[in-house]
Amino acid sequence: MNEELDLNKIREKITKLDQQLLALFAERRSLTLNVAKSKAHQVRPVRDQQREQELLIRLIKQGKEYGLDAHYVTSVFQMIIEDSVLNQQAYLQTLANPAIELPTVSVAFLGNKGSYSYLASHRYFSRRAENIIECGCQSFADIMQQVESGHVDYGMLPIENTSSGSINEVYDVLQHTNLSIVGEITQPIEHCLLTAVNTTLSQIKTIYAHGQPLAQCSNFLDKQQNIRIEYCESTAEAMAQAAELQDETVAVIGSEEGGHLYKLAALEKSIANQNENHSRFILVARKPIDVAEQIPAKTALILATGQKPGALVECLLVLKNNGINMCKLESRPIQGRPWEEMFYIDVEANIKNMALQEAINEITKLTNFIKVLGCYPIEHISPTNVPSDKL
Ligand SMILES: O=C(O)C(=O)C[C@]1(C(=O)O)C=C[C@@H](O)C=C1
Repeated sequence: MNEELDLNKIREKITKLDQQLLALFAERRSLTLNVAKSKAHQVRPVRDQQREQELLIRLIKQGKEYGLDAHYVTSVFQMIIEDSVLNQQAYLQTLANPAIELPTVSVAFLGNKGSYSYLASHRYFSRRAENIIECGCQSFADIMQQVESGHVDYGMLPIENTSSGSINEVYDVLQHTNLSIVGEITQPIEHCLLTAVNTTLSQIKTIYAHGQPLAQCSNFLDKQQNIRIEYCESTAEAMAQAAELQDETVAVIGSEEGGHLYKLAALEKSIANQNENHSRFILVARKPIDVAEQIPAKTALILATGQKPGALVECLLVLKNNGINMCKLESRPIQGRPWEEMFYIDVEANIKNMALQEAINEITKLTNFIKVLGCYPIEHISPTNVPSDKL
């Protein structure tokens, strides 16, 4: 056979090239670590969007010379830059918080191996720690208790989802804790229908799932006939049940990645109501952290205004007048005080920022209760776009 068309030979060449690409990615990564060291020295922000745009425009032009599509080049390099920014941030955070013990961390999360919280914990610490001691929990209160008692270093909690909204139970546990929010991570949620054995959709009679995925896949579930839903405490519990039953009439809603840990395969993929389905998780610890000046930060506040009319508006005006951008506002009932609300406010500012300090002092005078829940690096890196005439 013509050597050029010999599949094994072609694959050998691809394998070799892929390895070279990996080596180049790693080399680029270590260079950006030096960039972070230089920026730590000069106190310059990690993100430089002008540089990113110049870099993307040049790469698109060079890519075209190799016959590579502009969108392909853009998305590959946006991912590379995201990795670079997150790595630089992680490095600067270790400088800002030398007392934090690494490389082994212990983390409590909802469910067991394979739950979305498990996947978020592993992703969050993949660039920060070498070893993770896992502590799967049955409830959010249990997670908080594991951290409060010192049994583990961190707790990972889902706080909101792009399709089902805020997770009220988590806001409620935050009302009664002394723990601080020290990080966040946004995890893509890709719900699949998973099964332990080879089967078809028409054979499925029971679906095991946690309440959140069920809400997020309601359109798909409404279309299925004669299916019984079994509510589970977590996605991991649901997957463990399906793995144990080995039954062709049983399926479970979970991620493909998590399902692999239980030897489950995807019967149907992308079954969520919204294609772009993401959950934001927060990380809690016993001590607050410092956020390096070079990194964009978020501060989470919790406050109660009493039942004075317009009291919340006054607090929000204080933020506006101090030039502080609010990125989230949530309210929850205060237990034992009917019709009174606790407000959760996220602002895009470092707690060390003078304007935010001033705003908190002013808001304190307007409220019955105010507490800083934590200040942490913004983990969401919005990609730099290229003007359409350059594509
Ligand atoms: O050149 C820099 O300043 C970097 O931090 C490196 C880099 C990159 O990975 O190319 C990453 C982040 C910046 O926004 C711009 C570029």
